[in-house]
Amino acid sequence: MAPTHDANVAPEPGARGLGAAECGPAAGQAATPALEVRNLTLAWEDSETPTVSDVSLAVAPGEMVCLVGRSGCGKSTLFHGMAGLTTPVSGSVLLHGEDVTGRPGRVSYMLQKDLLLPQRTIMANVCLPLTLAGTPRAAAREKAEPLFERFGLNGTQDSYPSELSGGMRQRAALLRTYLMDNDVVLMDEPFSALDALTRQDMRSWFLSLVSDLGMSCVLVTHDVDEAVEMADRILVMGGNPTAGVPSGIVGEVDIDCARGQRAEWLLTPASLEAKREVLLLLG
Ligand SMILES: Nc1ncnc2c1ncn2[C@@H]1O[C@H](COP(=O)(O)OP(=O)(O)OP(=O)(O)O)[C@@H](O)[C@H]1O
Repeated sequence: MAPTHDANVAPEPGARGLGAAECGPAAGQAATPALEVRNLTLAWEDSETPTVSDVSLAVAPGEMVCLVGRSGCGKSTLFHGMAGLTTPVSGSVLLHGEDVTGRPGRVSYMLQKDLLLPQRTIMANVCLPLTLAGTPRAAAREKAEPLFERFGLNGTQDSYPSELSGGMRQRAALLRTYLMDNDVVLMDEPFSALDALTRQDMRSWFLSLVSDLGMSCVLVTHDVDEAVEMADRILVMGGNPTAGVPSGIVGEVDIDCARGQRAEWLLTPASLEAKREVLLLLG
């Protein structure tokens, strides 16, 4: 059986992190998690053993959780299950308390690749989920237009994806995700395809956006430094599904520093200690 860790108690909102502080209820009041996973076990059809076993976790409103784990341990598989793209062997997924297990389209899921359609303009791309869901085109554009500036995309409405930089395409993909009217977003290595400088800019921009909009996020990353820089809390996944050992959450590390003070904190021994804890959990 995979090692498991009980990460199913969302931290008290406001404990740390600008977004959590701004979006949470009064201190002491228990909040319904934005997203909750209860004892989720997932298996691919062609596999004899589950890839992910008995995972429980909770994300508080406005919280940024980073999920780290070795390649192949099942992070994307877990995201598939959380986004309702696969039906679990057992367990459930709750969005603001509502059971959304096996129901795609409720929890937004943004992949490493931006998946913008090359033959459509940026405006058409970001509006696509809305128009597919039946929103008239004009209404979708009206909803999207005011957000172009906040997403750093002003002037790109009529451009095509090939005319944009990698960072801009990722911002367009994020705007498309955000327009689905979901404040809970799963992001699978969203910055890994970008060059180092753009990646750094995107992290800062993304953190301020998340705080402004009160989004709750789970972000998969291979990069422990990225996790320490961005997360309110880091969950570490362990196991080896290819060797028949299902993965689970093996531990978590709290980042005890508000997002607004992160740049200075990263220069302190406390940040190195947080990184060391994550590396130890990764084994
Ligand atoms: N569509 C699929 N069908 C069958 N098996 C799959 C599928 N996707 C992933 N797997 C298997 O599930 C296991 C976990 O893969 P997964 O992609 O979830 O890991 P990961 O932690 O996200 O890896 P990485 O960090 O390299 O992206 C692997 O053994 C993989 O072969």
